[in-house]
Amino acid sequence: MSLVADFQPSFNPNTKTVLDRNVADFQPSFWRDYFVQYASESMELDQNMLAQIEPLKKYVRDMLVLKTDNLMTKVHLIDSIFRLGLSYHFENEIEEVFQHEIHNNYVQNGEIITFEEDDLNSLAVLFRLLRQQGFHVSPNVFKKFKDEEGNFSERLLIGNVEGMLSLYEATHLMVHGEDILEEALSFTTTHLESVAKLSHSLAIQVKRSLRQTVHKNMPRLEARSYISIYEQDPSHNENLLILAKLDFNMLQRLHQIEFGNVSKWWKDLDVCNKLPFVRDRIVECCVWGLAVYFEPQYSSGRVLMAKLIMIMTAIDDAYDAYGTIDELELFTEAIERWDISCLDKLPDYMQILYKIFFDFYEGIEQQMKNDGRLYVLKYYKKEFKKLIQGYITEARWLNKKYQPTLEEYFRLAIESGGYVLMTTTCYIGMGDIATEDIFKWISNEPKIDNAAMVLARIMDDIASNEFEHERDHIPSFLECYMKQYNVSRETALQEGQRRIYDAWKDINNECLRPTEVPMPILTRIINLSRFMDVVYKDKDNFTDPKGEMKSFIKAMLVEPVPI
Ligand SMILES: CC(C)=CCC/C(C)=C/CC/C(C)=C/COP(=O)(O)OP(=O)(O)O
Repeated sequence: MSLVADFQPSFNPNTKTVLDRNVADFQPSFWRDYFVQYASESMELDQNMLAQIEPLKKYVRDMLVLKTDNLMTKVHLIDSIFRLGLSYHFENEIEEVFQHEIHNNYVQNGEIITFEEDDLNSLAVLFRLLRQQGFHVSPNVFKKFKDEEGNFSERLLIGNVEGMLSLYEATHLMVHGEDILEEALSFTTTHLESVAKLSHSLAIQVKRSLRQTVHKNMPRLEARSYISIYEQDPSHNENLLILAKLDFNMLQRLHQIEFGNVSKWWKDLDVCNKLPFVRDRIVECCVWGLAVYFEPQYSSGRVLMAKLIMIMTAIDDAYDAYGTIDELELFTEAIERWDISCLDKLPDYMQILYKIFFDFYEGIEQQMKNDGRLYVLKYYKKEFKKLIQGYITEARWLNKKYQPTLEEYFRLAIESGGYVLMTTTCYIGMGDIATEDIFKWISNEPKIDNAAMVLARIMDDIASNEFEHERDHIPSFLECYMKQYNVSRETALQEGQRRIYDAWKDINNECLRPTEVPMPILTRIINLSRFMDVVYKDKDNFTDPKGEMKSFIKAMLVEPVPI
């Protein structure tokens, strides 16, 4: 069903008629106004829950600071704290343990030492946590699990599913040139795939990991699924488990209200009726924001991100499909001028879009005035203009049926992907921790953001390639690669997957100490890539409202964890 049939705006007589337009047949929203019910509720965290949570937090903090002879127990405790989504409560204590206990005891000149027992599970968890905390430890420690021929030893590993699983998880923190981790990934994948066909509880965990690794998972989804795994572990700590459940539900309540407020903003704008060519994905945009930061202190950042992504999506749909080239040139000019008086020169439907874009900007401006951070505005404007320049170049290419080279395609993809705009906005939502130096840094397109962009671009191109073939669209990565190297689609796909894999290595590398900027700043970029890994792995689950995204939203936003 085409959505355009319902749309009857008044057009300038010299523009194309509705029937001439290149439209995408997007499905309606699955969630419609579901979250609006939460819009009027108080944003205050539930006092009753907070009162239950505080003593449990103290209990966990005491465990963390307690000096122990069995440091490995603490390593596993910290792993559980991370996976249960609780580490944001204990950042200082965890850093302290890493610096003064774990690193001092286990690492010398970058090598993991004093690890006498061949406990692969513990070793791999330790390695993953050290890497995740930014310590550049060598993976050579895994050599002891190889045989005389230099291959991973089937004799030592096959029966040790837990160890193989932890090793598999650890390999996802690899950086370039780590052959031993490449071999470990290949070995563990092969053997775990056989285990996944079985039905015991560890096999279920294996299946889950093969589908979604810890490192690349969205933090809220990881917490939700690990709470169930942890609960079934007979050695679990009951207080830690209760804390995780209460904390998850308390934050879920806050997230529901934010989703409600953003959904209400969208409903009041009435875009679905006024601009039916736009993908109505406001709830999915909220998930994107939630993926970037879930902690309570970033509540306004999440709202900002969700609205920005919805605005980017709406404008993308105009440039990719609905707008005629002349209208798009006008819109581009209006964005360049950044002036509400440009409205009169735009066709009616673009006036609606421009007004939404402009009101959103004015909201940021007002907030930044209040916060004394007006300097962020020039970065925001610059990146928004760059995005629109990227969109119009794509539209011109499409209009002229221009076939870009792979290099031209990537140069443009960095602009039209809007990653610097997304990260800039995400830092606006972080408050004072994002100083002007951070905005300068991100506007210079650091390697980590470029890697995240390449990853997102290729994943999106692969995921949405078939859908985009149903209408005119500029050539994607796959088409550019096939044409430039005269290769099959299969070869281009493999190359795309290789580049995504390499982009993760770049991202991991940029998070090793000493980092260019503080870790909370880098975490947002990793989280954007995690969103891509979860949502775009097999297909575009952002655009498809009934795919896996539906179950992610249910798990994170609809169903509380049973206490
Ligand atoms: C590439 C990517 C996921 C960028 C993230 C930046 C971002 C949040 C953009 C919002 C609009 C959006 C979902 C574009 C992808 O749409 P599409 O699938 O129609 O892709 P296209 O129009 O760029 O080809």
